[in-house]
Amino acid sequence: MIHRILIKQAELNQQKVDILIEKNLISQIGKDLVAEDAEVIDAKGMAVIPGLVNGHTHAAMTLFRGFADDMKLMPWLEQKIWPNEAKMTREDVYWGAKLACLEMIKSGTTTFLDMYQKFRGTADAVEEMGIRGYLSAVCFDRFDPALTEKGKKECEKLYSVVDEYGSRIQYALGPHAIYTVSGELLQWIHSFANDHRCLIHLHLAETEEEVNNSIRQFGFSPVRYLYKLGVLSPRLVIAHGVYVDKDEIRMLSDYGVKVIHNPASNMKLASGICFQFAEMKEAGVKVGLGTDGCSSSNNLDMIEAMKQAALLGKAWRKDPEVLTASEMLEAATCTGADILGLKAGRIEAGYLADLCLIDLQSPAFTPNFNFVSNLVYAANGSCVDTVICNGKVLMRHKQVPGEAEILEQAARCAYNLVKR
Ligand SMILES: CSC[C@H]1O[C@@H](n2cnc3c(O)ncnc32)[C@H](O)[C@@H]1O
Ligand SMILES: [Zn+2]
Repeated sequence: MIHRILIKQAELNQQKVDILIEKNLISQIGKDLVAEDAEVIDAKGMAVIPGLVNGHTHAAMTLFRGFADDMKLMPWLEQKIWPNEAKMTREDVYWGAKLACLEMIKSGTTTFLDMYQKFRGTADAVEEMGIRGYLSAVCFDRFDPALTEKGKKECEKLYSVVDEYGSRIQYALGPHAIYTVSGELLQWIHSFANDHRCLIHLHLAETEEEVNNSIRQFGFSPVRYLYKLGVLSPRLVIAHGVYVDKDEIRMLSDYGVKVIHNPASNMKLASGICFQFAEMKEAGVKVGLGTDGCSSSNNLDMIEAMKQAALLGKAWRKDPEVLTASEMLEAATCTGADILGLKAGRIEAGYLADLCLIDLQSPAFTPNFNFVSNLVYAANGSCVDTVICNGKVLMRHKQVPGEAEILEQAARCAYNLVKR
C-alpha cells in the first residue's frame, strides 16, 4: 500500500488548501481532496511552508554551544575549538549531531549542508532523525604533502561510505578553507567532484585577515586565487563570501559558484558584514542562508537567520527596500534546495514532501496582514508545529520522539569532552 498523508485546510498564499503526499512526494494541491487510507493532518489555524534549508553548518558543534563566546575567528578556532575537536570521538559527534537534528527539526529545517569530522557519527544521526544531510568529507592538509595524500584517500573512502545510508544522506567534499588546504588538494578535489558529480563546500573570504594573508601568501585575494587554481565551478558552494569585490562577484557569477550567507556567525565573530549579499543576488549569484556552527551562532534557527540577513543587509545599504521578507524566505527554501541540486523548497506537485506547518495562534502572527512578514520579522523557530521530511512526519504538535534522551546524552558528551 502506498504511504499517503493528507494535509487538510492549510493556509498557502492566503488560501486554504489540502495537500496530498504520496510516498515521498507532493502529489496534489487543491480543495476538498479525498484520499483513501491516508493519514490525515488537520492544519486548521496553520500555514504551510517548504522545509527550510540550512546551507552551512557544523552539526556536532552543538556540543560547543556557549563554550567559547565573544572571540574573533582565529583565536576562537586555535585556542578553544580545535584543541577540543581533536579530542572528539565518534560518539561525541553522533550525539552532537543528534542534538543538531533535533534543533533543526524543531525550528523547521529539513535539509542541511554540513562540514565536520567523524563523518559516520553525523551520518548515523541524520539517518535516525529523518532529515536530509549533505555531509562534507573534511580535508585539512595544512600544506603538508603527507597529509595531502591522506586527505585524498579519506575523501575516496568516505565517498563509498555514503552508499551504506539511504538517499537522504548525500556526499559532498569539504576542504576547510584556503588557509588550511593546499592548492594541490583543492585542484584534486575539483577534479574528484567533477568525476563523481558532487558538491564542494569551502569556507571562503570570511575575514579581512584571510584576504590579507591570501594576498601575502598566494599573491591574490581568495576568489582570484581559486580562479588562478582553476577550481571555480558550479559545484563549488562557498560559506561566507563576506569580502568579495565587484570583479570577484562577476567571477562567481560567470562560473556558477554558489554562496551561503551566515549572518549570525559573521556578526558574532565580528568577521564583517556580507555587504555584497544584495549585489551578488543582483549579479545572478545564487545566495542561500546558513547558521554556521552552534559555537558561532549559538543556535540553528533558520527563521532567525532570515531576519538577521534582511536587517543586516538593509542597515548596511541604508535601504529598507533591499532583501525583503519574501526574498529571505526564498533564499532559505528554494534557493537553498537549488544550490544542493534538490527538487525541494517549493510547494508544488512533483516536489519532495519536505514541509512545515506553522502555528498561527500566537502573538507573532497576530494580526496576520502578511504571513511572510510575520514569519521573517516577528517569529522564530518555535512557531513550527509539524515537520514532514521525505513524506514522513518527524514532528507533530512540537513533539519529536526521543527528545529527552538526546538532551541528556548530548550534555553528557559535551561536559566529558571539555573535561578530558
Ligand atoms: C572539522 S570540520 C569543520 C571545521 O570548521 C571549523 N569552523 C567552524 N566555524 C568556522 C568558521 O566560521 N570559519 C572557519 N572554520 C570554522 C570547525 O570548528 C571545524 O574545525
Ligand atoms: Zn563554518
